[in-house]
Amino acid sequence: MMGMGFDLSVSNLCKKFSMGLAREKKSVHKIYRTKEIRTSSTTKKCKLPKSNLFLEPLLCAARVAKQVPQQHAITSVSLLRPLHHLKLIASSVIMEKPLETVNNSPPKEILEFVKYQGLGNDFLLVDNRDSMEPKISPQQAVKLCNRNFGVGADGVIFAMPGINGTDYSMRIFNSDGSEPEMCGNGIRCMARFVAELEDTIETKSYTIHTLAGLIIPQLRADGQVEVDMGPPVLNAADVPTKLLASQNGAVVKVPLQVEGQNWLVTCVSMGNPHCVIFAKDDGKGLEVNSLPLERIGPLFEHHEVFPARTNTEFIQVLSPTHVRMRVWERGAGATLACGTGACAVVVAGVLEAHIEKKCTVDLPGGPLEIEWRKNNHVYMTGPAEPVFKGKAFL
Ligand SMILES: N[C@@H](CCC[C@H](N)C(=O)O)C(=O)O
Repeated sequence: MMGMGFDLSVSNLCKKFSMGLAREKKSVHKIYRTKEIRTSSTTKKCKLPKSNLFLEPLLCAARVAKQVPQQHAITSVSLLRPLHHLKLIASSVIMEKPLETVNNSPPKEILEFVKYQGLGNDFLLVDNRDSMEPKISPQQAVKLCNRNFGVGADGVIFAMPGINGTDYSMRIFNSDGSEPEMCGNGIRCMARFVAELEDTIETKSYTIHTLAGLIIPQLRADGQVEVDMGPPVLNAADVPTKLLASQNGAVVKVPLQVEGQNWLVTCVSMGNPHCVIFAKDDGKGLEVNSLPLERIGPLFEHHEVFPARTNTEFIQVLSPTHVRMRVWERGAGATLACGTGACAVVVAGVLEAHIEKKCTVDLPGGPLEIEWRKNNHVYMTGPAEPVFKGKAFL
């Protein structure tokens, strides 16, 4: 059984505290004394400090916490006069206390993480800078990624020491526990995460070693992250796919039968495998919003022609510089965005002569700007945002 704890951030807590005080300003001088503090096994009468209540809410909360034994979780704080914001502080104290002692259960391991999202593709970022071994196992990642029994995420990303002269290494587990070579949205999140760990606000770039090779994200002044995603891999055996090549070793617009229909697929690896589809063999463009993704996605992912499984992108061309995409990700299912997928789509779209080399890819979670440049590298630009910090039982 796994439990969760979420920290309110210090600034949020202070904001909420001051809002509470503003509402109750008149009574603020009369509410210093608590009636009782209930813990999981005791009820204790105690006082709150008279001073600092306004200026140092966290200190005040810590003092409340100190008045009960460490091993007990505070379950409620009741006051002589009701004070809404103090309850908030008390509940944050519960989260600050050792979570493993709640309900007298034996101590459990705790994982600290920061949740990030890039266009709704969400990840738990783990500070793994002290080891080349991921702090959790693939099985634990599966539990944490579960949206009902865990925190909820499309994957867990580990920020690790760099190798071969790089600043950092990145590894990632999908929500099914499998390990992909690369993750486009994830590496933007990773760049923001390590900048936060380093406490830097510079618009700097990082060299990051991944299982797909060197990737270079650059933090921009406007908050977006531009990533040099490296060159696409087109040779069929390297993608990998068993489909027969149709164009200089590459699989371009090759029919693949799924559910009794022939889909025209182009296979591209951005370190991880992608199968990109603009049309069925009737030649008509796709209406991506009406596709039964949950039904057909797994049929492509596990198709025998993809020995390492595949990510699959379904594309509707809106103009030569603008496409709409829906994705079924290997190991994660239907996600709101896929960065490596968007890069593969632009490469496939150029090979199939649908679009130009610089293109906006609209995903359910928002747009990504992709450019396949003259140096044969693909560049991706998009957002990455922190959502919350947390601690989870493993
Ligand atoms: N969402 C990611 C891709 C994550 C890995 C993928 N599921 C795979 O197994 O290859 C992205 O933004 O690129």
